[in-house]
Amino acid sequence: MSALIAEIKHLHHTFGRHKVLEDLNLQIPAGSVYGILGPNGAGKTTTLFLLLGLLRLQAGHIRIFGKDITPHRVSILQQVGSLIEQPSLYGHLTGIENLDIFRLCYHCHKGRMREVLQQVELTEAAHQSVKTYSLGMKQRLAIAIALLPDPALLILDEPTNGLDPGGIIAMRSLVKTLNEEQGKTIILSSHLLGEVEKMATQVAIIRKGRLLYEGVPHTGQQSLEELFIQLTAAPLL
Ligand SMILES: Nc1ncnc2c1ncn2[C@@H]1O[C@H](COP(=O)(O)OP(=O)(O)OP(=O)(O)O)[C@@H](O)[C@H]1O
Repeated sequence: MSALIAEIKHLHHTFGRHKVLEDLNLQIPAGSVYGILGPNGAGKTTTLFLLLGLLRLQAGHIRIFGKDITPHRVSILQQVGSLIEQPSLYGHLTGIENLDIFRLCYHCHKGRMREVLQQVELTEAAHQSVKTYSLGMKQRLAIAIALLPDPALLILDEPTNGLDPGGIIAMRSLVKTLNEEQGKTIILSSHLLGEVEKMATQVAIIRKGRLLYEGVPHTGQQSLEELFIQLTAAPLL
């Protein structure tokens, strides 16, 4: 079995009386593109928030880079980049000016901005005001910011959400390049089964906070869409 970059064990989470995660177990191999799939309200974003320490752990264990997240949150999260919900960017500033603000926070050298702009293919638009960017360009700039400290792990919540077909293709190609050429492990959630099938090396299908499937996206006999429909339509035991 390949080494795990992150591991979730017996995770439970409730909002008030609403049970959102119930004994969720996930094993995320190092070097994978790991897609978390599930119907609306399945608990995907809650899982990503818990991985990022944005919600307090109520029950269960999360290990990232082999360390328990609770006592090691700060040192772990320094090596984790994320794109959660809409990117928060300064619209009146250019792409490179946005990067410069975060570069100072992350204590990166100036040359790093050129490297990340190249990685997300925004070099040509670097001096353009961000308010003129398409949503796809804004998402890619937000990923460039997340890449500044050269994280080993990237967590992306619905990175293709709201993108047009060109934006989706650019995001898919970016995820693949970051994984295959830069060696990043990427955990992403999505509703676009066809996209996840093309990008992911491993998937987890969850429903009502429970794991229904974890493994490769194609089983040989079934497409991911067929597997997803079969699992999510069946009554929960
Ligand atoms: N802060 C919160 N307070 C109360 N309930 C919440 C909160 N955040 C999420 N929930 C509820 O928890 C459940 C799981 O939400 P979550 O956002 O994790 O699901 P999801 O799988 O990401 O869904 P979607 O695909 O619709 O984004 C939903 O029923 C949601 O309404």
